[in-house]
Amino acid sequence: MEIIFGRNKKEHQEPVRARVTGKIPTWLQGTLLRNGPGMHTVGETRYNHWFDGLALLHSFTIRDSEVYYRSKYLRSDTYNANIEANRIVVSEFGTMAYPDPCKNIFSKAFSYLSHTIPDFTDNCLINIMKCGEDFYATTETNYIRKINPQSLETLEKVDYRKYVAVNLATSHPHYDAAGNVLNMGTSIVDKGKTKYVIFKIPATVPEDKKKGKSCLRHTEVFCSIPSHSLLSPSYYHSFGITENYIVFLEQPFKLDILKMATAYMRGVSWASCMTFHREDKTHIHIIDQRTRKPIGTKYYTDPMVVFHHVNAYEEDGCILFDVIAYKDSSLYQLFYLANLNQDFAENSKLTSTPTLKRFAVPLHVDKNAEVGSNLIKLVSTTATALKEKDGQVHCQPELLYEGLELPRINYVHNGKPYRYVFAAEVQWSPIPSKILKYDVLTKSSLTWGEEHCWPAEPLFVPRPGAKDEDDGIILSAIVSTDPQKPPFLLILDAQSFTELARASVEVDMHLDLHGLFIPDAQEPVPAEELWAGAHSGFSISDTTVSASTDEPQAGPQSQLLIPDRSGLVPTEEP
Ligand SMILES: CC1=C(/C=C/C(C)=C/C=C/C(C)=C/C=O)C(C)(C)CCC1
Ligand SMILES: [Fe+2]
Repeated sequence: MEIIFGRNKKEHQEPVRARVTGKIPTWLQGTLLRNGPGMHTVGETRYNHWFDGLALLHSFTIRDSEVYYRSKYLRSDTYNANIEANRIVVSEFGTMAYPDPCKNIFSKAFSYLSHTIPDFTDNCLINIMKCGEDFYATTETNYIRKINPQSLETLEKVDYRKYVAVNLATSHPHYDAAGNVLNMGTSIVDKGKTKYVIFKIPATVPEDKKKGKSCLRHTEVFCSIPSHSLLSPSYYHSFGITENYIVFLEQPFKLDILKMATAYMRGVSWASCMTFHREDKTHIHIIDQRTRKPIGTKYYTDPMVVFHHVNAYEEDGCILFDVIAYKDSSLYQLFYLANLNQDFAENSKLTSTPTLKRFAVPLHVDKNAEVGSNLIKLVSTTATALKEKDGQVHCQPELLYEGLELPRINYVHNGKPYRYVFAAEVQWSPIPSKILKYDVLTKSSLTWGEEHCWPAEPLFVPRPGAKDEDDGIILSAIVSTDPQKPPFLLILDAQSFTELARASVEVDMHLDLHGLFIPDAQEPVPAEELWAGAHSGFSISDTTVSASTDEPQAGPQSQLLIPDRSGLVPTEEP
C-alpha cells in the first residue's frame, strides 16, 4: 500500500505514448483529465493524511486509437512555498504547518493571532471544474487554480471570495445543458450570520461585457440557506439537483469554527475540528429553483455522513435522491497515512460501509394526512416519509447497494430518471478493488476487477448519438501493486462491462480522486497532422482562452492560441 499511497510520484510533463492492446472505439477522441494527491513528503516533513498530498494533475489523450499520458504537479502557491522551503509550510486538511520555526516568542504570538482567520491552501487536489471554456483544479477552500488542460500548466489563482462571499466551496459542482455551473459554498460568520450559499457561474459572458471575459466575474448568488448553527455549520462534499429543485443535506458532521480559530495555536489540524454529532438529525433542504427559496416543510432523516450524491430526480410529486451514506465519519479516519501502511488490511476495515441509499421526499404534505402515515405512495421505492405531529417529515431510505464509492452516472441523466450507477466497489476497505455497474431498476450489478489492480473512479463517456443510457464506454486509470504490471487506462464497454482496450504506460502513476473527459471538437484533426504540430486539435484551442482585464496573465496561457509543438512529440515508448 505504501507504493500506492505513501510514495511521492514523479511527474511526466512530456507525453508518453502508451502501449495499446485491444481496440479503442474510433469515436473516442479527447482527453481524460484527472486530479489527486501525488506528493506526501517534502524534504524531511510528511503529511498526516492522504487528502493533504500535493495535487498531481494527469491526462490521457486519446487520438486515433493511440493514447498519450502526461502528469504535472499543480504549481500552487502552496506547492511553490513548500518546495522552496524544502518542507511543508502550508496547512492542509490533516496537517497543521508552522512556517517560521526559528521565530521568537513575540513574533510567534503574532503569527498565532493572524492565523485566527486563516488563509487556506490553494493545493487544489480534488477535482477539475469547467467554467465556460476554462478549466480549474479545485479543492474545498476558497481557492481554485486555472489550468491549461492540454499542457497541464498552472495558471491564475482565483479566490472565490472576490465574486461570492464563501470561505469554503465544494469540488463537485453541477452543470446544466448550456454548461452553466451551479455550486455551493459556506459563508462563515459573515455579518453575524453563517449560511450555505448556492451560486451560479455562467458558461458564457454577455457580448457587451466580453472585455474581462472570465466567467467567474459574472458569478451570481442563486440562493442562500441559513445554517442551523452560527459556529458549527455542516461539512458537505457535494449536493443534488433535479430539473426544478436542489437537494442539500445539512448533516450532523460539522465544522467547529471556534476550534478552527484556535487550531493553529493548539497545534492541531483542521480535520480535528470536524465532529460527527450522532445525536443530531440530518436536515434535508429542498430548494425550488423557480422561486430560489427552500420549501417550507421541515424534512429530516437519521444522522448520517454523505460525501457523494449520486443523482436526484422528480417522480409523481416527490423528489427521489440517491446518495452514498455512512453511519459515521470514520472514512476520513481511515485515510490517515499512518493507517495506509503494511498493516493496511487490518487498519482499514470499514466500521461503516458506504451504502447506496434512496430517499423519497414528498413535495406537498397533505394537511389531512394522519400523523405517522407514510406520505410516499410510489411503487418504485420502499423509501418512506412519515408525517410527524409537529408537521415535520421523517424520511427513511431504501437500501440499494452496500460497498461502493466514487459514483458516476451518464451525466445526460443528471437530475432526471436514470438507471445506472458506475462506481468503485469497496467491500472491505475504502480502497476500491473493482469497478461496478449497478442497475437501480433491476437491482443487478456487473463488475470488472483484476488481481493487484486498484481502479480509480470510473467515468462514463457516451457514444455520440447514443440513445441508451449505457451506450458508451467507461474510462478508469488503474494502478497496480504488482511491479511487473505497469499502470493503464482501462476502456470498458459500458453496456456489457467487458474490456475493449487498455493503454499501459511505464510511468509512476498515482491513485487519483476525480476528473472529467474533454471530447475533441466534432471533426477532429487527423492524428498525423496533429502530432506533426500543425494544429493543437483540442476543442478548447479554437475558443480563445481570454485575456481578462482584472487577472494577471500568465505567459503559458497564450500558448493555447498557437500550436503547442512542445507537447506533440512523445518522449518515451515502452
Ligand atoms: C484544507 C481545508 C479543508 C479541506 C478538505 C479536503 C481536502 C477534503 C477532501 C475530501 C475528499 C477528497 C473526500 C472524498 O470523498 C476543509 C476541511 C474543507 C476546511 C479547512 C481547510
Ligand atoms: Fe468527491
